[in-house]
Amino acid sequence: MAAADWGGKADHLAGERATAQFDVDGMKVAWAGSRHAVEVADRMACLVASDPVFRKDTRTMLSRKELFKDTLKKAAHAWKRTVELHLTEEEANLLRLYIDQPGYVDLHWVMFVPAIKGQGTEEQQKKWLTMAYKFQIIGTYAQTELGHGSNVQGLETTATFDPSTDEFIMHSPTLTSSKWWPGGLGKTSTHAVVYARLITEGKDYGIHGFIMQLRSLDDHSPLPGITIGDIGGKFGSGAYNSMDNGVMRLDHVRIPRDQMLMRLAQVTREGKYVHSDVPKQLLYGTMVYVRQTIVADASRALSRAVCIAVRYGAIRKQFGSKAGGPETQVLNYKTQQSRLFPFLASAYAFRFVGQWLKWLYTDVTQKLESKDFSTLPEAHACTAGLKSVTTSATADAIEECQKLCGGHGYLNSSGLPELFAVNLPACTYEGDNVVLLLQVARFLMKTVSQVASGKQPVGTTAYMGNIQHLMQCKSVVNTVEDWLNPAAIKEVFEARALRMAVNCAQNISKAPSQEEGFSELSPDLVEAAVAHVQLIIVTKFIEKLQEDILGHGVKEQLQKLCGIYALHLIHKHLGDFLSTGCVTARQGSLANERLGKLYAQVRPNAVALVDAFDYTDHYLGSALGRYDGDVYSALYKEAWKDPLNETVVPDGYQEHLRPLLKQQLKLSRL
Ligand SMILES: CC/C=C\C/C=C\C/C=C\C/C=C\CC/C=C/C(=O)SCCNC(=O)CCNC(=O)[C@H](O)C(C)(C)COP(=O)(O)OP(=O)(O)OC[C@H]1O[C@@H](n2cnc3c(N)ncnc32)[C@H](O)[C@@H]1OP(=O)(O)O
Ligand SMILES: Cc1cc2nc3c(=O)[nH]c(=O)nc-3n(C[C@H](O)[C@H](O)[C@H](O)COP(=O)(O)OP(=O)(O)OC[C@H]3O[C@@H](n4cnc5c(N)ncnc54)[C@H](O)[C@@H]3O)c2cc1C
Repeated sequence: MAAADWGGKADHLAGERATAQFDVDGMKVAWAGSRHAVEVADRMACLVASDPVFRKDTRTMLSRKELFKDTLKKAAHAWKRTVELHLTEEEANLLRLYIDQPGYVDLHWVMFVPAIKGQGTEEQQKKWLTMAYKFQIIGTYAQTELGHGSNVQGLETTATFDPSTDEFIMHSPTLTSSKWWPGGLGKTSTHAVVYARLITEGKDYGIHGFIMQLRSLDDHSPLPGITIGDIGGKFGSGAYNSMDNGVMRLDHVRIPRDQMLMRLAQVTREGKYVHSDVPKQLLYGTMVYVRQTIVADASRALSRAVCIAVRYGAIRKQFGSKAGGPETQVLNYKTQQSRLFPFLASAYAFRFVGQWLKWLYTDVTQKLESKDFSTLPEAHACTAGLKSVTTSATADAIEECQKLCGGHGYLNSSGLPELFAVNLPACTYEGDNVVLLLQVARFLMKTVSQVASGKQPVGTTAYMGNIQHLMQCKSVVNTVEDWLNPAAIKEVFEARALRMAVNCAQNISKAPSQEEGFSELSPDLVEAAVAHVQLIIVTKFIEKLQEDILGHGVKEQLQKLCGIYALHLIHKHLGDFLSTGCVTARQGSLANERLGKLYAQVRPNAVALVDAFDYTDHYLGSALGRYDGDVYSALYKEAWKDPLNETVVPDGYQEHLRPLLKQQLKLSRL
């Protein structure tokens, strides 16, 4: 289907496609998760690509105001199509995804609705979700403030209960308590879940969620006591500037008591605070949910960048043989392959771990519903860690893909600058990546101490139970071929992760206090957390290969990609593997040798492996990544769309350029 909006013109990449050694359709199913997923994604991608309202080829040339209005238009049109076509929730989500323009609807569906679902009582859900599902109200998630983002317990907005009127008084006591960043808050949202310190009977009970109406449903003006606006332009052209991230100050705004989200805790009519018998961490449940979705977003963003760089690399030629033969496709340079193919492998690795994380999240949610909270810490650690590792790797990789495409990669028409600018903040939002890795480290330190006291760890830390073996084992790898063995790969990743965690735990125990030790060791703890998360990704990729995978050659290609993913990490983090004694220098160089062979095996399949992502040209939005590889015509055509080319002689010539040139000419004649 990726050729759907291509129109069957000459395929400059046909030769590349002919060398593929596997069934691309089968790979599409492996990537998407099922035949059904391929089919529905195709339908929605085509729907978007064929609708002129969803055009985005001139997006980076729009002013902020034009871009924002365009986002409102697209969102309204998407909703109209959703209703007209009776789209299911799955279809509507995909429609939004392929429109590919951040906007208020993301916050409404991804945060506002889940926050009410997770933290509201049944009665509250019935009331608010009924309106939210029909878009009678538009909601956002207003947690972060000017002064605090990571430290949620440090938020300053207050919600003081007034028993005389049965209301909460919502207030921003300081400049730093201004809400700052919530998407859609600036200009669009009519409602928000606002996080504030609950104060009743003179006592501060900490952060809780409250539903607030912000704007009139008649004329959209802010309600009395609410000052609200956009926080200003953000990194890059187009990109995240379509989103109206907002600032909001509250001046003693009153809301009814029943607008406190009361599933986790309640305030009675008399003002008494009552906490339910659920862990208070469930307050952070919306973040766990969203972090899980962000892993899937990361794999998608990375795969888009890789698709662009691989297709372009197959078209772009530089330098010929000394004998005057044809020029070389840049993708054939070993340096390009060693920079690019690990990203190709990572895209698949992140995709599969994202599918597993979705399963884990669903499983934990079901357990929570039956009051089993035992798996919550692991769900938090997995979502935080995977969100962190996948988004950091993705942002770095998109930037590198720009360089892999040379000068043309720096053009907006390559699609890469916007892709980078939109995905870079994923390293920060939903939890700064370092802050989240420290949460993972905290979980690991607890697990190490439990193992030391004889408790058997489960789930993603089960390997730590094998401590006797993993602390002293030596890798059995002796030849290049030995690095094809998944068990050998898994063992070195387990040993590295465990030894790094145990080293940290031992060093912390030497510090005057646990807290001081944790702080002093935090750079090492972050590295130990990364090692643990990389082990999870490698393990889930290996487990994926044990499933039934249909299609000629599909499993073989995935085995190669799994090998590349794992071995490039060994190469990149060789210092960790050597210093913990998990591999020897010789084994490290054997891994690198194996990696080189895998790159050569993947090369004839590279274009087909990115075709399997099944992206339309519309979604990819790149002159360099076009399905037909007709790169140069596309670049040439795109250039003429720039507003600077609307006139032959530029605006400003008469005022600034002509007088300068004339003056210089006059001077030269003197
Ligand atoms: C079209 C758009 C283009 C592309 C993208 C498309 C779609 C993208 C989809 C979504 C994204 C869309 C838009 C982005 C919108 C962004 C929104 C936001 O950013 S909202 C704000 C998010 N804010 C954060 O994430 C803040 C980070 N900080 C925290 O989470 C916590 O404060 C922190 C965990 C760091 C510290 O908590 P705190 O209570 O102060 O400390 P402590 O460390 O003592 O923890 C106590 C206790 O609780 C456990 N815990 C912490 N968090 C959780 C959790 N979430 N779940 C379960 N448990 C948790 C912690 O481990 C500790 O436990 P123990 O005491 O050790 O047992
Ligand atoms: C595009 C975008 C959209 C957003 N959308 C929303 C939204 O819809 N709703 C919402 O509520 N919020 C939103 N946010 C806010 C976002 O959640 C916060 O920016 C994020 O949680 C990070 O917090 P911070 O900005 O306070 O960073 P800070 O915590 O101030 O981080 C600054 C630096 O300090 C470091 N640091 C902080 N604490 C520690 C520590 N304990 N140990 C070591 N290092 C530390 C960090 O690593 C970072 O390098 C959005 C942000 C962005 C960029």
